[in-house]
Amino acid sequence: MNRTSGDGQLPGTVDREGTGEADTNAGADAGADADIGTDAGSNSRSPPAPALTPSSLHSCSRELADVSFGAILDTDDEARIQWATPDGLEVVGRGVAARFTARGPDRFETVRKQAERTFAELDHDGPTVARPRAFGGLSFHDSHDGRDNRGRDTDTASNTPWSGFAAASFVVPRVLVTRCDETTWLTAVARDAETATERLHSWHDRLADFPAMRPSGSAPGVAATERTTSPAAWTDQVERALQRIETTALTKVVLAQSLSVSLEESIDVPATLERLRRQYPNCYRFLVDHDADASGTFFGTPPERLVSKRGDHVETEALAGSAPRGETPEADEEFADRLRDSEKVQHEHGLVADAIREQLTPLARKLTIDEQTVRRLATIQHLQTPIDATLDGDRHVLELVETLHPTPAVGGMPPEAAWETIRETETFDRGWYAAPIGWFDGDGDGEFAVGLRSGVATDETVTLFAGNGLVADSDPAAEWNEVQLKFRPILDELQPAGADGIEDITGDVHSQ
Ligand SMILES: C=C(O[C@@H]1C=C(C(=O)O)C=C[C@H]1O)C(=O)O
Repeated sequence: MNRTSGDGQLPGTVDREGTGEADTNAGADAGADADIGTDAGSNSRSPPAPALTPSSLHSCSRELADVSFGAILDTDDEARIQWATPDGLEVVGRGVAARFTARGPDRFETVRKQAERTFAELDHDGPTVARPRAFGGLSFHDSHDGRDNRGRDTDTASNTPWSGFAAASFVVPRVLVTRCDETTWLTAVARDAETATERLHSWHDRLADFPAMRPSGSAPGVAATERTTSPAAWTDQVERALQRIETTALTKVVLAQSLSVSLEESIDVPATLERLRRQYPNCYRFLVDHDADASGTFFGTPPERLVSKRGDHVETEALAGSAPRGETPEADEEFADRLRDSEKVQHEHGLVADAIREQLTPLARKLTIDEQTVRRLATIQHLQTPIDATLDGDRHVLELVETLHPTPAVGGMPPEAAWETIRETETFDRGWYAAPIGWFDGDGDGEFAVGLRSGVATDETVTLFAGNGLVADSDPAAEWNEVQLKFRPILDELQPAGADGIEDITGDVHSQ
């Protein structure tokens, strides 16, 4: 939907092995986890990048005794990523063997082309599950360039936590540890086979001293919270959006808020994610901290799959319509019934499912829309419709990501009008919130979640993001309360059990 603005049509940057020589084939290997490349793509006035010639990427794997992923993320090596799916794949990565960055509306295609060149020369010695993958994400808006969504420079904008986040940024880590089906693999990636083998052995020796388990710690405690959007401002924003719904072609728009949390102690993001795993075992978990320029670590536990692609098989879903969990099974079922029976929620949900069907139909030779269900998470429940497709030909997962992002579950309908409403209404920078986050490989397969139930962490702050879909008849107070439910997954993990929660629009405090 977001094709209108943004000055950047520029190709981005490929940097292999972290030499810092963007847009060139990197020279000699700079040693394990040396400095990470610069992001030339972030300068809108830089000339187009020169044509790239392919360079090789070598990787090798060996099986590993189980090791704490948190401990691997804890070392002071450069660049770290974590990715875990509800169906059991878990990966952590350190260092940068190759980096792909881009900006502007063409960033999906630019990254894909950079990656195709690099992966074309990939030589992997190991099982498929442990193959090198590129991990990262993209900004929600096409125009993201280190400015906030109102076009102000980040220097003058009020505290965007997204400074230094590129509009698209992916890395193939130098070292990957992959757990799947109770087997753990170590993979090393380098520009030549000899370096990859050396790296594999040295990390294998290093990891032998790592613990198999690491304490998941305790909540850092919340000292203070600050909102981007007061209840009064929210009511005003919702009413203006409803007016657009009444008087223009807009039928749905998702408005969001951010909540900046000052902590009592430093946050340990991997430990926080580990605690979140216990509460939200059927959600994704991710952590992206791969750019030295970025002002924080983006992490979260999204429930929503944007798309997964393996060969010609594609899975996605419509996830929209939210209600709290009940205190008793009966109350819980009552909330679920209200979701199922509400004409407004069904309309809101139906817009999402219809849009996904329309977007995928031209790319698919078969499309199956499964039966609608209620997806129950620890603190919230949603209407969910699983959607499967068989592709009509060979496509890269980034093509599907570009087609689907943003679904009306996080943007709205029609896409252009929703995007404009979001830009003109929200007073904070969405950055990578509600945008695609995930991985792809050399075959163009991959999986992306929607970057929800997420936040950006620095040492003693976390900025959280949450939104809700508005349609005709939406009530500002009810929408406010649903947004607050979506802050809860991470907020609950930041404060000790029993601490006071956050106020709803009526001034009531929900205990966490
Ligand atoms: C926008 C968010 O969630 C999305 C919006 C939903 C809704 O409007 O009911 C439900 C699930 C998500 O697709 C969020 O978590 O911030």
